[in-house]
Parts: sequence; structure tokens; C-alpha cells
Amino acid sequence: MNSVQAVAKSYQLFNPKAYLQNNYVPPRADFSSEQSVMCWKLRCLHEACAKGEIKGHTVLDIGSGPTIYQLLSVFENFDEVIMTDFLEVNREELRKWLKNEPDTFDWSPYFKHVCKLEGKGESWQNKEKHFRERVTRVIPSDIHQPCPLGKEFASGSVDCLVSSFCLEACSPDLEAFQKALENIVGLLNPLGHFLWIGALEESYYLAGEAKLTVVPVTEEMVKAALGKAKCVIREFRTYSMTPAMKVGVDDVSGIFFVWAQKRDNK
Ligand SMILES: C[S@@+](CC[C@H](N)C(=O)[O-])C[C@H]1O[C@@H](n2cnc3c(N)ncnc32)[C@H](O)[C@@H]1O
Ligand SMILES: O=[N+]([O-])c1ccc2c(c1)CN[C@@H](CO)C2
Repeated sequence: MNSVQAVAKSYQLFNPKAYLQNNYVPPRADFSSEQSVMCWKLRCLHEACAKGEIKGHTVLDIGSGPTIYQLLSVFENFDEVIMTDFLEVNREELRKWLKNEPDTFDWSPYFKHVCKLEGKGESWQNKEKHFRERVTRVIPSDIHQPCPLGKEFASGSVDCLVSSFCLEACSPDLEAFQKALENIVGLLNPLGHFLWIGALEESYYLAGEAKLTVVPVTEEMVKAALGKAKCVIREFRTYSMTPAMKVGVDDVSGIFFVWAQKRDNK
């Protein structure tokens, strides 16, 4: 078994509901405090999307997991949203939520917060309804394949890429991290936009029975990786985890937010 296969094996124990409880409820998702890491992430995504440049037909989310927050500011500027993950348990969790089935995660605080950020007076129920309508596919992905979505998706077939906490959490080492970045950027049209959130200097995280190994990356390493992947950085922001945000489910030091654009291949 090679190192990529070992990572895939470790994910067999990944528990979506435990993962959501570890990271997407207070204190990390405390909407009463602007200092919470989730308020920071949603602010970064909102401010980048509010500039009006990030728009087109298809936005693709790589390594969605069981979460949707990463798309709540970007989705309205696109005709279709494609969500993807390596694990069927995560794709099933997303499908159940999209069909409004019982016993799924309550994302309403997130919709309320994004409506507040946008300040358009839109009801959160309306935004939630629109989101459910806009997600057209929930399909498998594997960032370690040259064609992460399989042969159907030719290179340069999407207008915007989103990925949050995936590349560093699924790559055994920096070389695999770099190759995975180039694999997913290959899906992006030239001049397409890339909204990327990730963990800084993290070596592990927990998701129920699963203890996942993370390749620790620094701000400089992420910036260098983007340059090698022929992406121009439009914005790079970081958040340092405060003691209140350190809840014992990982050893993450900080979070990065990148708005990047794929270079034109002319
Ligand atoms: C830390 S979770 C991130 C989930 C979500 N995007 C978020 O922001 O919390 C990492 C995700 O990557 C997925 N994953 C693991 N190996 C992968 C691979 N080879 N290709 C794509 N996704 C993978 C896992 O199933 C998991 O959902
Ligand atoms: O602070 N957070 O909001 C937050 C959310 C998700 C994740 C982290 C931190 C750190 N670990 C990653 C997996 O590598 C997942």
C-alpha cells in the first residue's frame, strides 16, 4: 500500500456527524462573536464574492465533506453548483440535507449570517431554498487523480473552484499536496477563480473514530504551491486560532483564505 492509499484507508473511519460537531457548532461557529473562526471564514468569502468578479456558469467544490458553508456566498453568481467528495458517507449526508430530510445538520445559522453580511434583506429561508435548487450534482472526487472527477470532466471545464480543508488533509506529503493542487487547478478555465480555505501547520484532526494525518503547511508554502500551479494570488488572509478556538479536535495553528485566479494560457 502506498502513502496515498494509506490516507484513503484512514478515511474509511471518517464520521461526518462527529466532524460537524467538532468544527461547525460553537465555539468555532459562534455567530454572536465576530472573532469566531467561522465568522472570519464567511466574511472572507463574502467580501471576495461581493466584488462582483467571481461569476460564470459552473462552480465546483472539491472535498465538500458534509459541509455547505463554503458555497453560501459564491453560489448565487453561478448557474450550477457541483459538490464533490471522496466518501459516499459525505455525499449521502449532503444529499439528505439537499432533500431536506430529517436528522440532518442545521445550517440555518449560516444562512442567517450570510444574509446579514449581504444586507439585502433577503430571508434566510429564501437563500436556503435557492441554494438547494442550485446544487445540481453531488459526485465522487479524488484529488490524487490527474482527472479528479473522472474522464467526463475535461480540463478547463469549470469557471470557479472552491475547496476547504481538503488538500492538506488528504495528502501524505508536500509533493502529493502540490500534485493534487495542480490536478484540481487543471479543471479550471483560464482566468477562472479559485476560493481556497485551509489549515496552517496542522498535523492531525479527529472525526469520530478516525484520526486523520494532515501535511503541515505554512503561508509561504501555500503561496509557493499556487505559483507552481500557475495561479495568481488576488487575496491571501490568515486567522490565528485563539485559545477559545482550540477545542482538542486537532492541532491547527491557523487558517488561510485565498482568492486566486488561474493564469491565462495564452
Ligand atoms: C477536513 S474535510 C473538509 C470538509 C469540508 N470541505 C470543510 O470545509 O470542512 C476533508 C474532506 O476531504 C475528503 N477527501 C479525502 N480524501 C480525498 C481525496 N483523495 N479526494 C477528494 N476528497 C478527499 C474527505 O472525505 C473529507 O470530506
Ligand atoms: O476552525 N475551524 O473552523 C475549522 C474547521 C474545519 C477544520 C479545522 C478548523 C481544522 N482541521 C480541518 C481538517 O484538517 C477541518
